[in-house]
This record gives sequence, structure tokens and C-alpha cells, in this order.
Amino acid sequence: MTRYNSSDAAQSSPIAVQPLLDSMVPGFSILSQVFAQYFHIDITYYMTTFVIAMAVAAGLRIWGVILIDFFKGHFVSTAEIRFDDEMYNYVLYWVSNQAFSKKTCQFVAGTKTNSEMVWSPDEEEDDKYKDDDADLDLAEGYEDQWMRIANRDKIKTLQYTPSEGTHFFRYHGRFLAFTRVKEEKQTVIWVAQTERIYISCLGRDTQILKELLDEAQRAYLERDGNRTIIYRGCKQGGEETANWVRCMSRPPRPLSTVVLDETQKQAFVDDVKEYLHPWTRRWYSNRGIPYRRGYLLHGPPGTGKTSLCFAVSGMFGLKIHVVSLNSRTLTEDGLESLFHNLPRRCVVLLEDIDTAGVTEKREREESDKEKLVDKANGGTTGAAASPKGVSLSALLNIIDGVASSEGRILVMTTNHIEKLDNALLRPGRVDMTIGFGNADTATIGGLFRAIYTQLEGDIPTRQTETDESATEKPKAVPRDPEKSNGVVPTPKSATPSFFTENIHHHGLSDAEVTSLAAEFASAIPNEEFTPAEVQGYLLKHKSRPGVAVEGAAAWVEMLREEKAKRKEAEKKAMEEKRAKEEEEKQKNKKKQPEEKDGEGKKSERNEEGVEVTEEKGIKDGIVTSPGGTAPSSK
Ligand SMILES: Nc1ncnc2c1ncn2[C@@H]1O[C@H](COP(=O)(O)OP(=O)(O)OP(=O)(O)O)[C@@H](O)[C@H]1O
Repeated sequence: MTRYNSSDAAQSSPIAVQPLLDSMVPGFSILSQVFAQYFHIDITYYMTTFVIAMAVAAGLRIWGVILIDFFKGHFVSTAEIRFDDEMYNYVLYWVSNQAFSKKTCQFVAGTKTNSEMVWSPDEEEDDKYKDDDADLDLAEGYEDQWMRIANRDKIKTLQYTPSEGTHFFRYHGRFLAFTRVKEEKQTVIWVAQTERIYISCLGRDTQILKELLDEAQRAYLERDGNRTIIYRGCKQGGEETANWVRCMSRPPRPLSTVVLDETQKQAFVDDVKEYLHPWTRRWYSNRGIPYRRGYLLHGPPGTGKTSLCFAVSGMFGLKIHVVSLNSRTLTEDGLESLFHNLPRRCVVLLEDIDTAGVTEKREREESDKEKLVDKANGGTTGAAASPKGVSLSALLNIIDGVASSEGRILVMTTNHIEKLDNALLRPGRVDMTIGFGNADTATIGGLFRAIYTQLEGDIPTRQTETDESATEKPKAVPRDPEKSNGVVPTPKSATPSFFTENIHHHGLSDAEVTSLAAEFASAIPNEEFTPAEVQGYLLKHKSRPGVAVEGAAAWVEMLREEKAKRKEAEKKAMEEKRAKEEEEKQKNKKKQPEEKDGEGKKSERNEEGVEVTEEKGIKDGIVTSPGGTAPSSK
């Protein structure tokens, strides 16, 4: 240590250097004074050493980065996972279930692990609680029961994942690194923050990383079980192209619950089955035929088109990709990109293909005629509105063009088959057409049986009060305050538990249900109502098939009246609209001659002071030839 001598310092201190040091190290002069006064040390003597040390540190840092990059490039393997890919969800879900996620001190807590771009809401919320239903058994009375459900729904399960930065963990005996990096450039404006995930291991063998990613994918998909997964094609705010967004998964719908002519239903199922056979693809390719299959389901709303598509997808374990041509944001490019991004085997449900753009070709001829007539009558609708959405030619190209994807099953639905162009219906695009109509007697009976036949799982297997072997009913206990979010359950009442009585059980045998079904079917007129309407009525009497049969005739009358009223209202609205349009036309007609008179009446006086109306060479009411001179008024 150098002892400070103030006189020495006064002579030898590099005063000229002081301002320079001050500019480099703010507050240096104060610091040096403090050191000089209290410790008698002149720190300027150490500056050279300090500067050298800093330079070495900076150099090491740069070299460190270079060396680390070199090391990473040559001795580390890394898998990169992007936010806009479903893999992101798989990996984060897997990571959230790993021990290192639970132990780490720096973590992200959230109610979901999914990317905002490839996942949507808590679809599995109901399933999440299925093991917790025992708690509901302890409830007394419907109100207590419902309060418990409501309280439970308020609480979301929290998911923990390691936060930004690198976290090390062991996987199959190897050390791996999980790195989470926020993206500097925000590419998607509607997402708060996008990020990337990297999983790295030592060495150039990437097998361990692939194993991990595979396991993550399997773990994620296992949650789905045999559920039917539904993707919706849409364009989210800020995105340029449309994407498939997973929107929900549902338990498969049994095919038997879709009431339809058995031969038609079986033919559809057999056709799909044959198409999906592993050898069929080769058969198609050997013959140079594109491996695609298209179906058209048509009929009035609520007749079972979507239900059939859903049931068949569930039967074959296929994912459904739904896209509605009526969507306002759907463009031709968007639809094309959606079709490009389909998985190898799936069902594409193309809804509402009778939408404006697709039927435009046919409608245009008619509307052109109308417009001509309208224009002749002085109407203003002559200017054609620009066609919106997807045009017929684009749709044909997308579903059947050279570049269109293979392996998918295309199911198109429409309420107006008569509006469709023959080009769309030709074999290759539509290979099978299934018509749906109002419910006939057989369908009505089938719907009745589907609703009232007791199915496995309808009756809870838990103890009931009528169970003779039942001992004393367990007492309802207050829920864990932490779990119940501090909400205290209502006091117990003497009302029987919601779950101990089966509210949907009518106690009729299958034979009795069949007999009532026949009675019900005979009370409903053939092919007057849609299956959805019939189902809607039966759902009002879930546990009372007898009441449903008794009230059938009255319901028919009521529905007829309702429909008549609705029709009347629609007619009135239509007439009013027409009258308004007519009025508008008349107004325009009247306006036009006036406008024509006023239009271009640009008058000026000539040299002789005569007022000259330029248009049509009218000069003081005397028609002249163009360019002619009006005679002088003198
Ligand atoms: N044939 C049917 N068999 C069983 N249920 C049916 C049938 N038709 C309709 N339903 C019931 O009616 C409701 C509506 O059916 P669905 O959505 O399949 O009709 P849709 O023909 O696709 O209607 P839209 O043309 O409006 O899309 C569903 O709850 C479904 O269970």
C-alpha cells in the first residue's frame, strides 16, 4: 500500500488527467478526495492498473462470447421451439410437469401453459375436477351442491414453468438445458409477448432432444385420449394469413345418436372406411388419381349434417378442421394457406358453401338482368357490389387444384344445394351426396329412443339413499379454505343431495321406451319439423317420456302457430323493405330529370351580351348546331 503524502501529491498528481478521469468515471474526483482524506491513499496511482484490468475484463468478455458461441456451435446440440407452433404447447406442458419446474426459484406462474397463438380457453376445465366430484357428494341439497360447483370453478389450477433464462435439468441420465428467451422484435401485435424455447444437450448427437420432444408430444396428446379435436380456420388480429387454431376437444359422439336413414348412414361410413384403408392411398397413387374424397351434406338447418360429420370423425379418430366460407375475414389466400397446412389425415368441414362468392356466377346472370331493368327504370343498383370472400373458381382450385393437399376428407355442408354450381358438384370434388330433411316418423321415433334409452353411465354409481346397504350418509364438511377461496359453504339442509337422486332417471325399460317412441312418432306430423326441433322439445322433458308423449299434440299446435307468426312477420318485413325500395326508386326517378336540367347549365354572356347556355348549344332557348353562332337578339 502506498502511504499518501499530501505534498508529494500536490507535486506529482497528474492534475491534467483529473478532468479526463472524471469524464470516464463520474465522481472520480470526489472519490479520490475521500480516499486521500480518510485513508491517505492517492487512487490515481492505481489508475493504470485499474484501466489495464478493465481492458482485460472487456477483452475476456468478448473472447468469452466468441468462445461460448464456438463451443455451442461445435459441442452443443439445440432444439428451437417457436411460439406459433403447437410444439410450444407440448413442451411447456411437459416442462410444467417436471420436477425441475417445481423446484426452480425463478418461474412463471399462469393458469395455462399454452401459447395464445395455438390454443384457446380452458376446454379441459370440467375434466380437471372429475376426481374432485366426491366432494360434491357431501353436499346437501341442490343449492349447496351448486354453490360448491360455483366456488370450485372460481379457482384455477396454477401452472408453473421456469422463467426467462437458462435452467438445467436431468433427463434420462443426461444434463440438458432449458432456455426461455423473449423475442425482441414483436412479430405478432395481438400477443403481449412472444418468446422462443431452446432445449440443449452436450454433444452433437441430437437423439436425446428428439426423444424428449417426442415424449412431450405424446404426454400432451394423451390428455386428449379418444376425444375429437376441433380446429377452426381463422385469421387472428395482426396475422397476415389464416391459421388452424385448436379450439376444443370433445368426447366422440356415438354414430347411433345421429338419427338418419340407416342405409345412407352406413354407405357414408363404409365409404370413409374404405378411403382410410392403408392400401387405398397406394391404389390411388398407382392409378395417378389424387387421393382425396369429398362429401356434400345438404338440407335445412338443424337436420344433423354437422352431427354426422362429428360422429364419423370421432369414430375414426380424425381431427376436424372447420372453416366457414361465410367468415368475414376469410380470403382466397387465407383459405389456400389453410388447405396447405392440413395434416395428412383429417376431416375438413367446409361450412356454408352456398355463400355469396361461390354462388356468385349463377346469381350474377340473374342479378345482371335485374340491374339492367333497374337501370332502365332509373335505379341506382346498377353499380355491382364487388364480390366478397372466396369465389367459385378459387374454391375449385383450392379443393381440387394440382397443388391441393391429399389425404384429407372434405365434408361440405349447405342449406341450399340448388344454389351450387355443377362444377362444384362433379365427381372428384363431391363423391357422395347425402340429403338431410325434416324428421320423418322413423327419425322421430329414433330421436325419442336416443333421448330416453338409459345408457351406461347415466346412473351414477355412487351410493344412493334408496340403497338398502347404505349406512349413514357422510356429513358435509366445510371445504379446505385454501381450496374454496375462503368461501364458506351454506348451512346443510334436510333436502336430499342433488347427486343421490338421479334427476334424469325415468325408470322405464327399453321395451317401454320403444312403445312410447311409436306413440310419440304417431303424434308428430311426418316431415314437418326438423330433428333439432323435435330434440329441443324432448329435452324439455328429459326424465318424463310419458309427459313428452302426452304434450306432443299441443306442442305441434304451438310450434305451428309460432312458425305461422314468424312467417307473417317475415312477410311483413319483406313487404316493407320492398315498399321502401320502390319509394326510393320513385324518388330517384323524379330527381333525375331535374338533375339533367340543372346539370351543366353553365351560362355566360357572349361579346354581344347575350346569355349563352353551353349545353346542347342552347342559346336563349334557340337550339343551335354545335359551334354555331346564335343570331343576335337585336
Ligand atoms: N338427424 C339427427 N339425429 C340426431 N340429432 C340431430 C339430428 N339432426 C339434428 N340433431 C340435433 O340438432 C342439433 C343441431 O344439429 P346439427 O348441428 O347437426 O344440424 P345441421 O344440419 O348441421 O344444422 P346447420 O345447417 O344449421 O349447421 C344438434 O344438437 C343435434 O344433436
